[in-house]
Amino acid sequence: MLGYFGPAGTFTHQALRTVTDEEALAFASVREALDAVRSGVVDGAVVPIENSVEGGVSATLDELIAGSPLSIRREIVIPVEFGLYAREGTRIEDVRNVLTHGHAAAQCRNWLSVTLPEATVTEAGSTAGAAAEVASPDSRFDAAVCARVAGEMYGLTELAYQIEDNAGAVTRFVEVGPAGPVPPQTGADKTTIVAFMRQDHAGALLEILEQFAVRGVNLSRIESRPTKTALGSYFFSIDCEGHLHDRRVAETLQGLHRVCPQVYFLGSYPRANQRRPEIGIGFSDQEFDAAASWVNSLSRRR
Ligand SMILES: O=C(O)C(=O)C[C@]1(C(=O)O)C=C[C@@H](O)C=C1
Repeated sequence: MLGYFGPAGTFTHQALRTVTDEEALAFASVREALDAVRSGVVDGAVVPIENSVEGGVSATLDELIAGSPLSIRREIVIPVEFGLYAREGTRIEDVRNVLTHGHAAAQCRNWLSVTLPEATVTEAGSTAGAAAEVASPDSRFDAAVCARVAGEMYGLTELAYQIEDNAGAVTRFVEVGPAGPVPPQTGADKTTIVAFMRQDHAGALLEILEQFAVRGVNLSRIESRPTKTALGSYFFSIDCEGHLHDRRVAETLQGLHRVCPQVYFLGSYPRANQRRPEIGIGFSDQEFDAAASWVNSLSRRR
């Protein structure tokens, strides 16, 4: 069975529903969902990783490397639209206390400050959790910012819809399982890596980036996160185009292993948009093989 960042009605739940109708287990946080994968309570879990407006989901970036090895086996990208939902009878002009997930609040920041300048916005564990709380008759919160499905699921009234500041926003989710065999190449794959930076060393970030650049591997996301050990100590969470079984990606990993104190391979998996990378001249598997054979032939010379 799969787990997901819940409760029912989160965007994560919607993402999960695009890939399976089977019963799934809701967890109140990303950490609990990933812990359940690690302890074998569920076979895998869907969690949010990146939003086109707000960027990376820190809880996921950190938790992916915070225990026994995990592996991303699928990515799911869905559009995110938000509404304002309240108990029946509440008028929009009476809303003073709004509850929602931090990422949702950030995506509706301007709308909230213009439409409800007097309102206080409080962070909830999730958008659907906020809707469930607001649905309770004795809740001190007047309204939740959440998905329309969550508003409907918890019996709330829609006071406004499409309140996001950036139309067309999307969130990317990943299905994570225990580390295991890498799924086969599709030709349109992505690989997720975490690389720790060498400390107090000029050009440490450049050293990481050049491993990709000199092998023609395109990055689709790079984010720094503190290692939580000291000020100035960071790791980089990176998505790149290609699969572990592509020579250019495998050699990039070798290069990272040489220059970084710690590298995590978090999986190669099919890209949601099925886009194939452009492989520049000199970076195909055949060209890597031909180059390796040439070097080997030099050693065999008499
Ligand atoms: O709270 C939810 O509904 C979630 O699934 C989490 C989450 C996120 O972490 O970014 C997912 C999509 C939206 O961008 C807002 C919130």
